[in-house]
Amino acid sequence: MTSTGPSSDSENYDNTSFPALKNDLYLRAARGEATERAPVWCMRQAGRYLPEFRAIRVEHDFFRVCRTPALATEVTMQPIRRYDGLLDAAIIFSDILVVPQAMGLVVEMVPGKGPHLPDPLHTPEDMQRLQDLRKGFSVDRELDYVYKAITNTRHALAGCVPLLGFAGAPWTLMAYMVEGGGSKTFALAKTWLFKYPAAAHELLGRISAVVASFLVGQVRAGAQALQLFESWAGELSPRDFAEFSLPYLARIASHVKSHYPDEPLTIFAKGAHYALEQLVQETAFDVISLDWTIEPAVACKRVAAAASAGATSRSSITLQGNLDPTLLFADPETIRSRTAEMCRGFGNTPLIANLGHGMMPTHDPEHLRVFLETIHETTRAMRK
Ligand SMILES: Cc1c2[nH]c(c1CCC(=O)O)Cc1[nH]c(c(CCC(=O)O)c1C)Cc1[nH]c(c(CCC(=O)O)c1C)Cc1[nH]c(c(C)c1CCC(=O)O)C2
Repeated sequence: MTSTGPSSDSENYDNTSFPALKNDLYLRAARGEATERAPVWCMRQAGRYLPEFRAIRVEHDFFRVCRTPALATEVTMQPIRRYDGLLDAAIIFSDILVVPQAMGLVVEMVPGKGPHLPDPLHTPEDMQRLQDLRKGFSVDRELDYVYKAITNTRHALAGCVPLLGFAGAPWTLMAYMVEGGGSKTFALAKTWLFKYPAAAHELLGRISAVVASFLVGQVRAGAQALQLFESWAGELSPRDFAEFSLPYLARIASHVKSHYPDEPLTIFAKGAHYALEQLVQETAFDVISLDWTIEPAVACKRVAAAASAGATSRSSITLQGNLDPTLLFADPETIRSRTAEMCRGFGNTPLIANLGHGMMPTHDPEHLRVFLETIHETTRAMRK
């Protein structure tokens, strides 16, 4: 039998040549270019609300799926296939917690409860347990399985939409590494910030170096744009965001841009719309992803003012978001009207339509379809 190149069921790790991209709406919008309609994708678009995802999870442990390129590719492709032509980007199936794992911590995914780290960092001395880049720790070796999943998925997508890579941002990862899982108050992680600030900065710096190198590796493997998730930004006061999050976000973005100046970068700092101006003026992100706690029109105004007033005046900023995901529990009529209202709120600002946070396990896949169709129709009509 002769091999005729990549097919959906054969794995292909050649990152030197990929199929030509047929839908570049996402990439153009991320660069601030005018598009005939807004591109759309959703955080957690591959996940438990899809029966085809749950079927895979019955057979395979969560991190097994992440570590097996053929399975990660299959799960990444599921929403692309189901919503044929409605989604404008795929996001590689993985998790932000693969970084703490690579750094040496055990992370389990407990069904119904979420991530659990049985032996988190209790005191600054525990940092000695972490893998150290200065002592031979290789990000590329430890996370090569993610790169393989990305390369393989790029081939499987056959250019139908771009593939996004991602990572967790330092403060969010530190919070999991210290809390040992999710938290209501973040008392343990914040104790580090306020009781051991020097150690906290050391930890944030070490995580940043790993994340920066991991993101560069994802681009090398074939990721066409990247998103950084600072999911717990809203737990910090503006003052503490400026000290413990923003500098690391800025450092990571400039590191990636120093390797790949044209790679579109998105920051999702959930709950931190107080920091919109700083994100525009003090970091190199191209796209700012918003949660639903800010009105689109207000965000557009503030971002435009910050972009033209900044020391490093930039030509444009693209916004991403921001429908409250729980609106997908409403009836289709309400989803349609509130989604259209959201689109109108963004006006002429370059937009990548999305939810303000991820899909939830109890969402109805058909309600997501209503959201996607409404984005297509409304933004196309707005731009005529
Ligand atoms: C904080 C965070 C995590 N992971 C992630 C974040 C940042 C985004 C956010 O703020 O939600 C990011 C993430 N996690 C997952 C993806 C895959 C790509 C996609 O968006 O489709 C992405 C981008 C898969 C996943 N990651 C997880 C699931 C569900 C777990 C399962 O299948 O059993 C999926 C599909 C598990 C996970 N992983 C994490 C949590 C808190 C949970 C449990 C939450 C839950 O149960 O819904 C950590």
